[in-house]
Amino acid sequence: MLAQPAGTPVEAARAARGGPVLRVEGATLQYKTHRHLVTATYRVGFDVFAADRFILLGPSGCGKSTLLKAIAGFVKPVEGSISLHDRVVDRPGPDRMMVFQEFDQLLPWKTVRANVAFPMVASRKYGRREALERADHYIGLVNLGKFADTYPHQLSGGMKQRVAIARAMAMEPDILLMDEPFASLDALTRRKMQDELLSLWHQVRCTIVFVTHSIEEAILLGNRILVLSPHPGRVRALLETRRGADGLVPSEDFRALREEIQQMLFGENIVQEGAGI
Ligand SMILES: Nc1ncnc2c1ncn2[C@@H]1O[C@H](COP(=O)(O)OP(=O)(O)OP(=O)(O)O)[C@@H](O)[C@H]1O
Repeated sequence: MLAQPAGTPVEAARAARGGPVLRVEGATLQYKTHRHLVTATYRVGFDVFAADRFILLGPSGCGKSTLLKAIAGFVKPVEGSISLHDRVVDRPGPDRMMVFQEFDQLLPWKTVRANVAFPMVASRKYGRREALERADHYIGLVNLGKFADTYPHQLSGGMKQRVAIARAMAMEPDILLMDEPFASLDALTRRKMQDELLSLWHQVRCTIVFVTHSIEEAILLGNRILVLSPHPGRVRALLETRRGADGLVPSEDFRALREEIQQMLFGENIVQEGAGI
């Protein structure tokens, strides 16, 4: 079997090692405008464990970004709850760092080193000297050592995303929230960044929640994939990827899992339109 539903022995073993880092329980998330009430997700629940690369996957508008914003503490559930290490999330905090899709998330007037050090100093998690040392370490991990003294406008899109990732990881947050960080990159750079993220994760073993609407990206990066239904997002399935000794999903398994998820998300359309996969 390629994908394992929640509640498997793997899950049980993980739970036995300790409780979840993040628990989302029956979370309904809404936006109220003066004219409309938009339900982004409906009673969504899942657990994220230490060192998970947990993927939120679903079609556009199913509430993936809203879920991430709620975990970050920017949106409060109208029903259900979100807790980090058993503490209810009710505001943003340095224990949750976010990386966005946009290239303009860096401070343009600061160098790469100063950008990476900034949250460590601003949050008072580290003194200035230690923050700069840590910044250099993480800049090295994302292979930008030679660019520590340059400014964001001197970097390519992929390099800016690497800086944003280094900045978030350097804070050693309980959880790293990534909202389609590679979606604005060209296909080749995106593929390279996915490999780099995996290799970074093997060095750092941080806990990641990663939003994408790309099935391939989800399988490539995630060890667990939460598939959400179209708007409003509900949990359709929680799948686990099985990896070989090289850390990759074998190509046969990859294809089969991709089909399984495609059926889950678009099965009815495929039958109606007679379209191939
Ligand atoms: N600030 C907002 N005010 C009102 N409605 C919003 C707001 N932000 C998002 N929505 C709505 O909430 C729903 C979920 O949006 P969200 O951005 O979370 O989806 P998504 O799955 O991340 O989509 P995409 O993949 O296109 O980014 C959509 O119907 C969207 O229009």
